[in-house]
Amino acid sequence: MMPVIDVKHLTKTYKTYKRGAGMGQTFKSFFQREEVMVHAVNDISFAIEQGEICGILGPNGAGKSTAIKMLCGALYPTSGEIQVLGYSPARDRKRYVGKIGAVFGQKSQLIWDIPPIDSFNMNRAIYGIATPDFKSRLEELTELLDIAHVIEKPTRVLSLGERMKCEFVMAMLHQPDILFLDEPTIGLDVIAKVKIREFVHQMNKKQNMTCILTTHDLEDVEELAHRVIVINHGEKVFDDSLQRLKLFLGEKKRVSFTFSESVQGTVFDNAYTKVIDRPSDFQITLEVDTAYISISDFLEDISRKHRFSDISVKELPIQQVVMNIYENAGGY
Ligand SMILES: Nc1ncnc2c1ncn2[C@@H]1O[C@H](COP(=O)(O)OP(=O)(O)OP(=O)(O)O)[C@@H](O)[C@H]1O
Repeated sequence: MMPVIDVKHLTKTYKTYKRGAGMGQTFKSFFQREEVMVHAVNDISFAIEQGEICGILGPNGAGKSTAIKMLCGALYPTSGEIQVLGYSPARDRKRYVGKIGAVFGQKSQLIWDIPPIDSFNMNRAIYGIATPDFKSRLEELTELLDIAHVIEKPTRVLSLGERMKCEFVMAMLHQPDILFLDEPTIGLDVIAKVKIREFVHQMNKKQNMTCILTTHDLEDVEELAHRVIVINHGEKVFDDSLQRLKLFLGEKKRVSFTFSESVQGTVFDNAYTKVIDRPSDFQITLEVDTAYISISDFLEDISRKHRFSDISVKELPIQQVVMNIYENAGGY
């Protein structure tokens, strides 16, 4: 089977100019500008089959947005090749945009001062969607996302969660084959995140829609992606299944406690826990290997020894994930 997305040796280098600090340097830079090359994406290759949901992970500045912008056709690559559904995204942009949908968490496609329904109608005209198709599709999408009651209010009064759901409707009305998502759940509460993930799942199942997703949120990946590509400093450092990523991660979680009593002098390090941070005698953050002890047994163990007033359990931060992948690079 031909992949729907085929990327070969993709590279994007931005040219910027260095500016010195202070007035004198700024003045000087008017006449003598020092060029700086930023290798945002550096020789990345991958292929994606129809119906795959692929998460692109990486720390800040890794090159995720640059890669997804090139895949959407919004940026020309410096070198390398991209074929999506047989199109070259930037070159064939006019024909290509009808085949894809995009939701960028940091950038709205909706027009601020008018209700989403008017923006949806605009897309109906742009993509030439027949009115009956548009109506039934709109009904289906708004029902799935539970936003039928908000689409006639001006966009600017909507909550972030409501607006993001409308962004998804906007991106999906013309039934794209591929959906590109750049940080789609950023800033959303848990309920909105779950709803949006469910929605992507349903679209993927029902229409065999392919989805590429960049995120900092490991939960997005855990809930959605079959496959994960990790990039760091513009280079691909991991490309495999979510199961393999979990092997690299280990079964580790970060647990932070605020104790009701001082735990000064107590030793927390042992075979399955490592102290990550100890900002005061009352607070501690531990990394717990849940392959050795379940979170519930661990919490029971701690609560038997110390009283605590607050606790949070989190996945490892993405920087740590990337580091673990580097440390295990030989095994990959
Ligand atoms: N228009 C631009 N001109 C110059 N440099 C840029 C431009 N856009 C991005 N960069 C640089 O390219 C690198 C990759 O940026 P990019 O936005 O693709 O990263 P990212 O992985 O999406 O990061 P984040 O998670 O913080 O959004 C960064 O060093 C960034 O500063």
